[in-house]
Amino acid sequence: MSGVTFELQATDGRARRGVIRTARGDIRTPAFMPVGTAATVKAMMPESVAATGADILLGNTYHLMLRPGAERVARLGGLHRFMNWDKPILTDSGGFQVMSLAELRKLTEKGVTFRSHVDGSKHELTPERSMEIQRLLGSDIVMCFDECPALPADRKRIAESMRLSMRWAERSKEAFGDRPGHALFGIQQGGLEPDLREESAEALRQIGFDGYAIGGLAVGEGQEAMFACLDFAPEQLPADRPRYLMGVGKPDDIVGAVKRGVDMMDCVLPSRSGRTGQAWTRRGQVNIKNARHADDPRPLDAQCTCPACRNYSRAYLHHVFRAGEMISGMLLTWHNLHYYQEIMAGMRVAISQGRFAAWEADFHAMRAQGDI
Ligand SMILES: Nc1nc2c(CCNCC3CCCCC3)c3[nH]c(NCCc4ccccc4)nc3cc2c(=O)[nH]1
Ligand SMILES: [Zn+2]
Repeated sequence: MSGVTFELQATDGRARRGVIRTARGDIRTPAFMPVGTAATVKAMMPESVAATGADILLGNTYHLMLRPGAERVARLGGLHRFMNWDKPILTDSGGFQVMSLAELRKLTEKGVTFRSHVDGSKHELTPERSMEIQRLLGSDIVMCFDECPALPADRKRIAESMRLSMRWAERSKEAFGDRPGHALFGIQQGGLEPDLREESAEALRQIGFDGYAIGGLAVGEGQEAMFACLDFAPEQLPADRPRYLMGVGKPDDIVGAVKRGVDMMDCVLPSRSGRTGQAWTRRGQVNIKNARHADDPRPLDAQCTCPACRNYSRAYLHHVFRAGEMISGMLLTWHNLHYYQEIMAGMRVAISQGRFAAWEADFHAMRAQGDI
């Protein structure tokens, strides 16, 4: 840990509670990290994101290199200053976004060339350039430049892709250099194959990182296959470092991942679905645009303490969504992010009290009640 430390505080079964200490502040784990794609968590002021309980948010190498440009963000004082967020920021390395967003991609041993989905301009991402961009942004936790194979893929393709990512991890570490107070995380690949994931974990351990991500999941394999992989992958990674599961997920995915030893997660779901009227609550999902809410004076969730639930009725939320008012996305995003942080806080306390199993049972029982 180059000035960034991870303190394991409690375990309950395979679930862990801890804290990652960085120069810009502590991250309580298990942690959920809201996504701030283009230097903003969409529909949220930074103060509101902090009010939900988030200790860290995600920035995005791919989007910010295209617009406004990494060098420009650096000239303006870095991403924290630029977006008025002074807590930790983790940035993904851009590889995953290039493969899912850019056009005309060309993948070689050196890296990836592609055309911007913004204006069609040509760009190249390599391990070296990704490290430079994340340094220019001022990221506190930097991700290795990796390749995440699209599924379904045969074992040979998954093995070749994983080995490329391990060579890129070596180059990423070399290019990252020594940045006190900043961390570099490696990313495990290997699809759903225990032996390939073990090979990847061993390669990353040899190189040595401040934290280890579980990549290559939440790419269409489904919850059952993901959990089956999480039944072995976290323990393949060093126990004394944070384990970050990338791109996950729905509330029950998150609980199942923490149960299996994951410490950190990120997902666009709570913010993206909030903007479409999809609310995640302790009793399950509510689509506020459904006509049945038009006259409902009750709050979205009477037990929730977020501004949307404290100050507004379902009828109001239904109205502003149907009318396309900006406040609609703001309120539901705030609720969803607040609810996600409430789940994380609940699990942190439960793990410390040795009652994770009871907390998990309660979590699932509440969702089965229906009629929300
Ligand atoms: N390097 C890297 N990143 C991955 C990501 C991006 C994580 N979020 C970054 C974040 C940065 C800022 C902009 C947004 C993204 C993944 N996301 C998912 N599933 C998402 C599945 C999903 C879930 C809900 C909605 C859409 C897609 N699997 C992932 C695997 C990898 C991986 O192996 N390597
Ligand atoms: Zn709420």
